[in-house]
Amino acid sequence: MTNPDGELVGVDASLRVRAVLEGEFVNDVPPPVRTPWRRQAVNWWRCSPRVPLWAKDRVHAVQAVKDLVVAVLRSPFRFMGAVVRGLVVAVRWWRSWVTVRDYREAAEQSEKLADKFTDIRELTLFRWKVTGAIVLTVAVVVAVLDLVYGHRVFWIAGVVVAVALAILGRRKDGSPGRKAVLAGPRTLTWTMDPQVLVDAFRDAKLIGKDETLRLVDRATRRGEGWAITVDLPATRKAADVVKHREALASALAVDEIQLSVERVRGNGGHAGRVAMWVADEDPYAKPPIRTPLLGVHRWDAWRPVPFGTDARGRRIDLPLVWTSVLIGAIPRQGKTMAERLAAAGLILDPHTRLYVADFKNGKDWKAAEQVAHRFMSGDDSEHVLAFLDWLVELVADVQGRYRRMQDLDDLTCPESKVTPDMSRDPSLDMPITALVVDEVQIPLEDRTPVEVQGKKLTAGEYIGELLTWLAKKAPAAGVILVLATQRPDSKTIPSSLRAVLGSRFALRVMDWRDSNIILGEQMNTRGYDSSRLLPSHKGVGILRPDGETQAGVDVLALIVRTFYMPNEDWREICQRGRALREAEGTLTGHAAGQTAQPVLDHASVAKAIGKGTPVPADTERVDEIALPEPLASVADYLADGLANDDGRDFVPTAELVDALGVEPKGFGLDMSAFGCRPTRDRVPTEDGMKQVRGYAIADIRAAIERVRDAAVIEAEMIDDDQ
Ligand SMILES: Nc1ncnc2c1ncn2[C@@H]1O[C@H](COP(=O)(O)OP(=O)(O)OP(=O)(O)O)[C@@H](O)[C@H]1O
Repeated sequence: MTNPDGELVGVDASLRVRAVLEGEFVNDVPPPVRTPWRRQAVNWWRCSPRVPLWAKDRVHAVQAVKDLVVAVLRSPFRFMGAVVRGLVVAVRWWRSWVTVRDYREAAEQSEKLADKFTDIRELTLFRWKVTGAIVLTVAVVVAVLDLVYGHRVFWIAGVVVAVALAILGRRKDGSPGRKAVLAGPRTLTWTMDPQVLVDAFRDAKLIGKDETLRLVDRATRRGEGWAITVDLPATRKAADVVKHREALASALAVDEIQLSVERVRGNGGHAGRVAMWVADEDPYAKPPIRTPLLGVHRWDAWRPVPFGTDARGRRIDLPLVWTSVLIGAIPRQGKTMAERLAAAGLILDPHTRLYVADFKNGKDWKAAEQVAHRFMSGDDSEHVLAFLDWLVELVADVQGRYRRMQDLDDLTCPESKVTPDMSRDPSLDMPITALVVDEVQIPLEDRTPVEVQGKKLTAGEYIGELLTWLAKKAPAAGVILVLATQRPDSKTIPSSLRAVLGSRFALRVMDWRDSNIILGEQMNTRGYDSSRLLPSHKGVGILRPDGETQAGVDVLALIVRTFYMPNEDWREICQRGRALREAEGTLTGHAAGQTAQPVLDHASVAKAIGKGTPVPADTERVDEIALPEPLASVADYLADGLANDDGRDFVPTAELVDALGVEPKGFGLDMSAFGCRPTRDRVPTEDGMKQVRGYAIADIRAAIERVRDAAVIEAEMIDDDQ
């Protein structure tokens, strides 16, 4: 209901709205909302550079209180120090006054000391007298006051003199006093005195003589060390400080392993803002930490896997899905441990399929046999060729996945990438699949000849090409490569393969070149060189992650100490992985006891990676190579004996000469030319056992192999020349 003015009546006044007259302009934009003054004040308080940091947040407030307590506790000692310094300064001043040093020096300089000697002596005498008179007067006055007012006069006089001396002897820029030749330890003095930090930056040539730093965040206790954030002078770059970390560590008198320097990026940072953290002691000298995976029942392969801790003790997780990992180091530095950590997270996800190839042929990977879809341990040619088949199988699998993704709707598969739901859907058959290879240099260096599209190449070369293709194409389809190598040189790991391996972890290597091969070009010039890590720091390496870690999304690389996972923990994790797979019904392949080998479509795989059908140089193919005489006739005659180890290991020369119808002397010379020298052995005859001359079957077999290998290599060289 409205009154004649158009206002609502009988309604709460707060809800009353004035009626809108016809043709009246109505502004739809709501009136600006006024921020309450209280919030304004809080915002101002938080953002104002005038309000000290300790009044803004708890961490800094706690640190300020700690600093205050320390300052109060140290104050008596500092006061005493200042008094002693003041006394020294006062005595020095008095000595120079009483000996008229300035006058004497001026006379000396103008070579008129002899003329002025009498004046100087008189003045000295006079000043001694003045000194004596003052001392006497002061003594008399104090004695009289003492008689009148009691002993407190002594105390008051003492305190006044001490305060005066302390003021005189206080530390300040340009304060008088000698500088110690051997100054005390520099370590941590910078936390109390920012000037020491500025000097360290100057000494390390990170800032100029006339430049200074600006404190962003005062020194605060973080973990087991001190953290501080500073701004460099304009035009100086934080990246240079990261690069010259070692010089700064020297200037701060700490081992460089104790000093962590990061550029602060993003909103709160800029190109000249540096966050430093200095550990109290070597952060890697402590006992290693066991992997947190032991405490979990299962893991999700899509979550980054707990990998290790950085110097500050922050846990660093390694993202694995959609990337590939290369781990490199010289022997016994913790490569296998690091690789097993990455694999452990995947093992604890029952929807993950694992291919484990252990070319180290040790027991480190044995436990993975119970969960792996494919597993092998060995370093012979047969293992390398079987590995080649795995790669062909994986390439075909990846191709199949991409083909099937084309038919999926956008809801299930929004991009040409496997999603968590897709990877867990058994009907799609696209589980996260990890190919874990230890000592990958062994298959990559293998020289077993294979033929691909009519072209002969070594198994190692073909494996390199297949791995490169997989590293490029497979991660998005959910197939991950985790490769570890003991020989990170450019010949072993082709640069085309390295270029597509997203995450790198370099434990200690011999020199910066090897470090760059693992971490990437120029990484040593950016301050990341794993050859500088200490041999005693097992499991410590430089991680260059592909994706975000706890250290931040923009961190290029960081030093990480991997978690410790001895064999017993590893076995425990593999057993859990098996139990999980059994429960989910995802146990397949080798682990499930299925021995069926994959049906390989070599032709289409070779076509996909730009090659033809690979044909392993098996016995049949090698047999096709024509042997020279008389080796060919010997091989024909001994055909069965050579192929099968049927118990005969010696053939008499007389038997061969008879059977082949050759001249004995010439036959002996020809066989020697192939490296087959006659020996003596006992053979059964009609007259019993008799010692005769002849050839060991093993020697003949070796000679045939040598000739065939030489023929294959020659063919390769001709191919290469073409
Ligand atoms: N994070 C770690 N903390 C403490 N010790 C570790 C760590 N990682 C590895 N180690 C120790 O380092 C040694 C070598 O480890 P590992 O076998 O993993 O090295 P590797 O580089 O694979 O050796 P190889 O080249 O012989 O295969 C082992 O004795 C292991 O206990």
